[in-house]
Amino acid sequence: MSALLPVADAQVRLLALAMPLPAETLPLGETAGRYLAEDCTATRGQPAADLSAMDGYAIAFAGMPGPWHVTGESVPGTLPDRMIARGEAMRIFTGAPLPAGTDTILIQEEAARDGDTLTLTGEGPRRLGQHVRVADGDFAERQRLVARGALLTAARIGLAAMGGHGKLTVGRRPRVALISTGDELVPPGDPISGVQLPASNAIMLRAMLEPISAIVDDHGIVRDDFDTLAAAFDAAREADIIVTSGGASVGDHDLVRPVLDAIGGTLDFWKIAMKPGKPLLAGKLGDAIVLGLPGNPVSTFVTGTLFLLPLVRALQGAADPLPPTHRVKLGAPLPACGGRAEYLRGLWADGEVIQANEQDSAAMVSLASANALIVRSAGAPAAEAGEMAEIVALG
Ligand SMILES: Nc1nc2c(c(=O)[nH]1)N[C@H]1C(S)=C(S)[C@@H](COP(=O)(O)OP(=O)(O)OC[C@H]3O[C@@H](n4cnc5c(N)ncnc54)[C@H](O)[C@@H]3O)O[C@H]1N2
Ligand code: MOO
Repeated sequence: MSALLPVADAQVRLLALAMPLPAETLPLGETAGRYLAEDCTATRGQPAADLSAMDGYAIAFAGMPGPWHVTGESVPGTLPDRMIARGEAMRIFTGAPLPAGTDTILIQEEAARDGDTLTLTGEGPRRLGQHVRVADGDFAERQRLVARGALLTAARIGLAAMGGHGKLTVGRRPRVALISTGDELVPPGDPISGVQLPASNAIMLRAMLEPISAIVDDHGIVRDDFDTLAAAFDAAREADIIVTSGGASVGDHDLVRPVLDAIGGTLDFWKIAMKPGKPLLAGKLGDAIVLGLPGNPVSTFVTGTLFLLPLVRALQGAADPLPPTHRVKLGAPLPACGGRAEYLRGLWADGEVIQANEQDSAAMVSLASANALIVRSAGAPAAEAGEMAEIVALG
């Protein structure tokens, strides 16, 4: 048997196939979940001037404890047109610019006003600059706000808007073609008889891929027939990634590898030291990256999480395409790990993780209730409850 490739090596090799796709410039409102193709730099400073953080009166701290003569008012969006002299204060509202001659805000709850005369009633500001948001205090013009390769989260999109942007340049959405192989498969929900099986992998993969911006094209179920699978590959050639499920192993009906070879594709690697997911293969067909996922649904899910989703992110220009891992405490012991790294379905709550009772590669009930994969390195010794373990959180 040929040596199995360690997971991390296989991930490196797969991501090495992924040249980021061309970038596109989109209105800010369409960029959620995309990856920045170039640094986003502030075209303005924020705040643009010293602004009040409270409703009250702009004063010079040196004039404490007053009283003051109130002259004019400052509202958000307009620079006050007058200076404040000694002994004067200006009425001011949250977000409004401080007039020249002032440096501190006296909040209105701590002051009393009688006509134009303002007196201190409470403690008042304790320091110069209190309740003032200073110019450029959040960020300065030309400051980098979001780095190239970063995921555009809601907060980062808000920041880009604040930085003066109405559009951002992001990596294009990868087109992913899905091919399900297997004579036993029936489309989900269709009438089914005997030992036929609902084809659950493609619909599951779509649900994994669309939230990370992939454009999914499901090419349906392909019989375990050489020419039919070759034709399906051919029809999917325009995709950025062609994903097959099933037919990746060594059985007589496992045709993905021989078909890929026969139609001029190249194989980069096959068989990974992992459980589930051993028969995973990767290669190229023209410009498309081919990822052959094992047919067992849990194997499809786990290899999808560790290989397909990172590939989709990498094609979009993600700086960190791999799923993040966390270290958490084991709530129960784990047996020693064999020669393949294991990805155990885990139940993670209150800072502790335990493995699900059922770990068979075809068992979907335990996958559906798992919220983590517990990562066990090949050859790891048995672990006690209370030891730390690495997990991949599942969304
Ligand atoms: N002699 C060996 N047999 C197997 C090996 C091996 O090394 N030597 N590897 C096993 C491992 S590990 C896995 S994983 C499976 C995966 O094999 P394939 O990728 O060739 O998958 P299939 O044989 O086509 O299907 C496996 C299983 O999954 C069901 N399936 C297939 N497609 C779907 C789908 N779209 N939706 C739901 N379920 C699907 C299929 O009916 C089979 O039950 O091979 C082992 N065998
Ligand atoms: O390694 Mo296979 O993916 O167990 O079922």
